[in-house]
Amino acid sequence: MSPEDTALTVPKAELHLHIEGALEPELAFECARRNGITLPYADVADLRRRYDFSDLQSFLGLYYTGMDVLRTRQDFTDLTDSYLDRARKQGVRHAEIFFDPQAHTTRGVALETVLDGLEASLATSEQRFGVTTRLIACFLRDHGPDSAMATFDELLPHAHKLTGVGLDSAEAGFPPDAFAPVFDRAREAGLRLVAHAGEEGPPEYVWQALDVLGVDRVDHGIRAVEDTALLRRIARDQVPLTVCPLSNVRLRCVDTLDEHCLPRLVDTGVLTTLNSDDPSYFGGYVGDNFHAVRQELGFDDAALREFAANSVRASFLGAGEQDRLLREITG
Ligand code: HPA
Ligand SMILES: [Zn+2]
Repeated sequence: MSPEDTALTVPKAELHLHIEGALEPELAFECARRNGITLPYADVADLRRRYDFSDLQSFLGLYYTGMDVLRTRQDFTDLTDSYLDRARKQGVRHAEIFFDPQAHTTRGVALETVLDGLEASLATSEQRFGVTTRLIACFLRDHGPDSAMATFDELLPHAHKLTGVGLDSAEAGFPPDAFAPVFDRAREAGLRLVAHAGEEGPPEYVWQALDVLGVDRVDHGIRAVEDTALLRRIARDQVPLTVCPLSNVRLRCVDTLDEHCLPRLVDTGVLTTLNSDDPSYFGGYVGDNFHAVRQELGFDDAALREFAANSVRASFLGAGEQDRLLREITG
């Protein structure tokens, strides 16, 4: 990819990014060293070699082990700085960043440490990187609805630092509807709502995210193509999908990128965005995802600009900020 490549240069928003999934092996080893932790990997190359996943669960094992090195405020600040620097180099101008509070509080890291560390980076992100940001706290669905509710109680005093809540981690066997009470409380607190659904889980989970949780966006949502009525509904209501093509290949939700349902989503009129998910683990940041769909699926530069425009339209930015970015995209 040349530095002038539209895949990298087109201004874009990233709407599906787990900050813990932006932990590069080099920083993981650096955090381990300064926190006196021994990682169960010989070195950076050894860790990278393990990035060979058979499904979502096999990835989540490494993802939760890796993030165990994040202990201090500084670790979270460095992690966020590292993401913003790389994202900016791939054209990201606005990022709505997921974090997993329970993945840290359950191993003894205080919520305040996580939030203070993230905030220290985000507070000056616009000046340093030219990237505006929002934060979305995700509940781990495999920890169940009671744990999500207790986490929401902990988050509530910090609600002004958040734009929304989401739902992630192991999907199959953990349907969204169990989380309706905590999503209702988040809505009452003025927060926006998103949920992973239809990554590995069935179309029924996407229906539940829409009809029971009342989400503003669906994260992944690719299995909606298995249900024509669902696809029509998503297109009709212009519910944005935050699609993560390289992630879908790495977690074997699709065999190869050229078999990805992205063209079908676009042809059906779905408001589709492109995102990196866990860029350190899945072989690329968001510009790499733009590049890959052009290479493997034949989307041209005009289509890439439309994905970028969709990312702005699907963001939680206000109308004025959206218009400013949209004008930059259309030139
Ligand atoms: O791709 C994902 N799916 C579900 N949960 C996650 N948490 C980090 N990445 C993912
Ligand atoms: Zn995700």
